[in-house]
Amino acid sequence: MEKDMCKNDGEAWRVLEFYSGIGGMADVSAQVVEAFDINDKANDVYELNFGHRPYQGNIQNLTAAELDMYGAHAWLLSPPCQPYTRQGLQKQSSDARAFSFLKILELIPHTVKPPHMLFVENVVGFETSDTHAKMIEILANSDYLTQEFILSPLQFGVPYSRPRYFCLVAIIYFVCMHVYLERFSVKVTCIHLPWQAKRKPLSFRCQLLNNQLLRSPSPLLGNDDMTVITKHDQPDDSWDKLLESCDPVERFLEFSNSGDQVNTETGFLSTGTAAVDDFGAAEETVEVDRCVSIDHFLVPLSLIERWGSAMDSKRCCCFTKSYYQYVKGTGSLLATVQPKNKGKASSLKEQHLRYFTPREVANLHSFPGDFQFPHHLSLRQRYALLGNSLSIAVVAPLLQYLFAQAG
Ligand SMILES: C[S@@+](CC[C@H](N)C(=O)[O-])C[C@H]1O[C@@H](n2cnc3c(N)ncnc32)[C@H](O)[C@@H]1O
Repeated sequence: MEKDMCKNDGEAWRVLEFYSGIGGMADVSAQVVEAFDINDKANDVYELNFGHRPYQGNIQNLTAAELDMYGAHAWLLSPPCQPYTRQGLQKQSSDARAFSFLKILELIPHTVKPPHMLFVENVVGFETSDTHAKMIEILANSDYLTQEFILSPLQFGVPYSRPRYFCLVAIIYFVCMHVYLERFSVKVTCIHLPWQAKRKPLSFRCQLLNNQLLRSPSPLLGNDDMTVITKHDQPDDSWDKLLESCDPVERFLEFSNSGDQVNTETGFLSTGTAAVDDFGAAEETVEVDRCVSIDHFLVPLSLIERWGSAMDSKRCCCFTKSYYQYVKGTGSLLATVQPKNKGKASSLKEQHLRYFTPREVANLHSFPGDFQFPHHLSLRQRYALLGNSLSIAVVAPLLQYLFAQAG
């Protein structure tokens, strides 16, 4: 599991990856000492790519003593987002899917070796939830500082609209207790700090941003100038303008031959935002590893006839975990041929709309080229796992910024 490592007094940062999914956060410059996920399909993907099968169980059942055993410096957490999505019931902390996250945070004061750093990812909307309020309260009571961000891959040159909430957390003082414990083989049974332990201050590089929510990546790019940060701290609706400075979408496609020409001006169609409706019953018969032709990803004409009115031209793409399973509101389609007629229904047919392939969605998530799915996973399962995952283009600089605090 060991990757190119950040150094902490000559050692790699030891991290625990909670809600590990397909490992969007595993590709960090640190040593992932354990990953946790309840989903066996996600764990199959993780194992294939990282050579280690995550602990498969409910995070809610972990204890402080078990977490102490890992001696981790950082906890990475991307808990379920359904309690906070606009489409969901917005039950927030009273949604059962939020319980494990709050439970794990509540364990922190009961650990002997609390993490020096935490990293939390969720959907936009989490920042106004009562789960967020509880998280901030728990962290403040345990002497942690936070810096919060809402960032999209569009701000990192990727033509992909996926704004997400991120919270970087650093403990104000950490205690180099592991040295003490290991040297004297002390059994970890009490939560009090031994007075011999050395206290070391931690702080973010740009302390003016402490306890703030930013929409600018400037601090991650080494720019601590508050006037620049404030200038680029833009509201969400101006993010579309960033597309002009993004890489062209062709860079992310695996099928882009001459018969499959992409119209970059109006190349994407959002599948709309209305209520979803099932359409994809035929898919499970397709063997994914035989999907070597683009034809497997073409949108059937019957669907265009039925749902064409719900499709809008978009200049950047997005995907949800229901992509390919439902037609409306689940993600973008690619127009592979320039339309000749202006009439909407006929031009949609002429455009030879197709789905982005799982590899292409992974590319837009900035997953490495050697990332793979096990053969037995269906297309739907691949899209669902990708839809739950993260943009590495956004997460990697955030983690680098976090790890740089205590180096
Ligand atoms: C938003 S996804 C995180 C995806 C991951 N970061 C990635 O890159 O793929 C949430 C993940 O948490 C897992 N999960 C949800 N509740 C859990 C629980 N109580 N215990 C363990 N895993 C859980 C789900 O199976 C899912 O893979």
